[in-house]
Amino acid sequence: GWGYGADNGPDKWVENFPIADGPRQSPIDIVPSAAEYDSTLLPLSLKYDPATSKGILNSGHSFQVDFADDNDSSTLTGGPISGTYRLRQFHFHWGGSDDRGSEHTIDGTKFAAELHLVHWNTKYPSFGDAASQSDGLAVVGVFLKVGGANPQLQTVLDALDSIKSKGQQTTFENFDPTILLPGSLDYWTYDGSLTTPPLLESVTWIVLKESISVSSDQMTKFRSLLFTPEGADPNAMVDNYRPPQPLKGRKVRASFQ
Ligand SMILES: CC(C)NC[C@H](O)COc1ccc(S(N)(=O)=O)cc1
Ligand SMILES: [Zn+2]
Repeated sequence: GWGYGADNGPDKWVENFPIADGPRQSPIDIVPSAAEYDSTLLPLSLKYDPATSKGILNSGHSFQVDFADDNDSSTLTGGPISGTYRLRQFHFHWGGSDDRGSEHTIDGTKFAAELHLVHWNTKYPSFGDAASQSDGLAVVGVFLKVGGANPQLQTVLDALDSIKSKGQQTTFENFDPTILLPGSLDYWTYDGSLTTPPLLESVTWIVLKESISVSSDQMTKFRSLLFTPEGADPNAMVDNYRPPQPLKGRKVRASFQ
């Protein structure tokens, strides 16, 4: 199956997922000077109930914290979207060293990692359904910049020892992802896609301008995960990011001046 190696990585995905060369692929390089301030953009409203966090899973591509999405307890409203989107999961992308790892870049600058909070439009019956609709998903992206240690992140990283291999999962309850967000919710937004197969062009991207911190030691913790299942030859889970894709005429709007 697809992955991030030389034989199954981002340059090969188009063979099984031709949409990889589509008109609204993600991630992109964000050029702040080319983004247009849009005064009609609303502030982001993220309202998460910690009781909805369920478990943490090594998916074999990243690790994710899954949320109960059978009601409107954890939602995204406002921002560039209409209606209500429910939080489904959050996950990360990171590099084999601190100089790379994010999917979006800013003026070509890569960050050490990137957090994605994945939400789906409740006008559709389920995440799976929404994922195939042009306005089905909204993902909030947050850059992780190497600097001081991040205590809020540490609670997530402490759970990684129990999900080292692909397919392993454990409970992860009473976690409020709001604590992972930076002080400012200023953002850039554009129409894009999932950054992994099936690369569906169903995502309204909302990338925060302000990063959160992560220490180099904490980055080492991310890199202790494995792409491989227990018992297989171990392959470190690193460089699980897709590089920026062509903008193809899309506009990037800014919520701030
Ligand atoms: C098509 C549906 C049913 N399955 C999708 C699968 O769970 C993967 O979902 C996702 C969800 C989010 C992202 S990202 N990196 O763009 O935030 C990528 C894949
Ligand atoms: Zn992602």
